[in-house]
Amino acid sequence: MYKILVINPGSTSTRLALYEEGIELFREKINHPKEELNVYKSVMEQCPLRKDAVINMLDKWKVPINELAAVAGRGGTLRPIKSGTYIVNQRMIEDCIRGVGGHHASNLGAVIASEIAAKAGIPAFVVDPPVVDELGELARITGLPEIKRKSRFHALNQKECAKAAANELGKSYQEARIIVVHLGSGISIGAHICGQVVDVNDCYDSEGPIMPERAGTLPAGDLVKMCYSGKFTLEEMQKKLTGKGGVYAYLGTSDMISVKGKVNLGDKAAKLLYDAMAYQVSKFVGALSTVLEGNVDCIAMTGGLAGDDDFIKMVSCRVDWIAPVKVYPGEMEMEALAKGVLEVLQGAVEAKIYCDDSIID
Ligand SMILES: Nc1ncnc2c1ncn2[C@@H]1O[C@H](COP(=O)(O)OP(=O)(O)O)[C@@H](O)[C@H]1O
Ligand SMILES: CCCC(=O)OP(=O)(O)O
Repeated sequence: MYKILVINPGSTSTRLALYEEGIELFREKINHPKEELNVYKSVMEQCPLRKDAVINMLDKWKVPINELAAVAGRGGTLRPIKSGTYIVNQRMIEDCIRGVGGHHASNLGAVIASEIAAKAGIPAFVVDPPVVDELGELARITGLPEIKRKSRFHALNQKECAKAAANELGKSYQEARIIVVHLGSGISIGAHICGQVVDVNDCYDSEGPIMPERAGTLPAGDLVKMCYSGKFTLEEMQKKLTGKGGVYAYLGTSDMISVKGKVNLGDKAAKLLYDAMAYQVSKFVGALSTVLEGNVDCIAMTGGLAGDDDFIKMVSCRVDWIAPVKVYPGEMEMEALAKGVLEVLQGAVEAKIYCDDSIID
């Protein structure tokens, strides 16, 4: 009986779960308010805080680490790689710590998983990290040869959600054509064609619609002028794009539940932003419908904000002429992580190695 501990550090929370042979025994979400995290200069400095939270939770669940068969971590913003389950190795840890693909909270997933696994003498894995790269050749091109588009998105949840949607449609993921919209702290919108995410906005480095804590795509000329205005450092500009951009920059919060509360109380600024976000999400879905040449089986909406029926209605009204809309509020990341690792432990799938051969140039 394989017991798998799943660790999923997000921008504002650490989600934990324990699975035995695919059955979820425990699940808990530890929230980290912005004030608690803002005292750390970098994401990696949050490691002891989040690791202690994991150890305390195992104590609360009364699960000794020697009962575990493996630890699964969500992570991280590594170098671009193919989809799959990867064993956490030293190179991966170093890339997470250095933040080669950005300093996202998911980098802590691989690091904490490996520290706990090392203590128990068991392996640690990551599954479909946010740098899964299946972009088509055309999707990589920008108008400047020095800049190539990147694939950084909610790969784990997007794929699990697309599989669930395909299943409902009576198709396999490998034969389905689906647009997945992940509505979280970051918003990613991906075109899934026959099991490959051939185009998606790089939601980490602020490509896409306005997001709860990221700016999304900006007019490039004005952005360049702002960078050279002398008013901001590189770090300040980066924070403006990712972390303190989007809804946070306007309203001082990235919590869409509280934004919705303001909208309901008649706050005009909150309403404008809320409507603009729905408008822009719809626009990106429309753009991806052309990538699928109009042949779209369904549009699947997921993530925390997919729990807001009014928001979903606003987007659906604009996009349901493209294909039927299916809604999967929250995330399926915990079960996807456990499933990916169980397949490896049972010998059904071989774990991939993070190395030069698996990294996509
Ligand atoms: N039921 C809900 N209704 C509206 N917004 C929600 C709901 N649940 C979560 N959110 C919002 O979704 C965002 C977080 O997305 P989520 O996918 O839960 O986490 P993260 O991307 O941080 O891992 C926050 O802005 C949160 O306020
Ligand atoms: C790095 C891409 C994945 C992402 O943005 O996740 P969150 O929305 O959880 O921050």
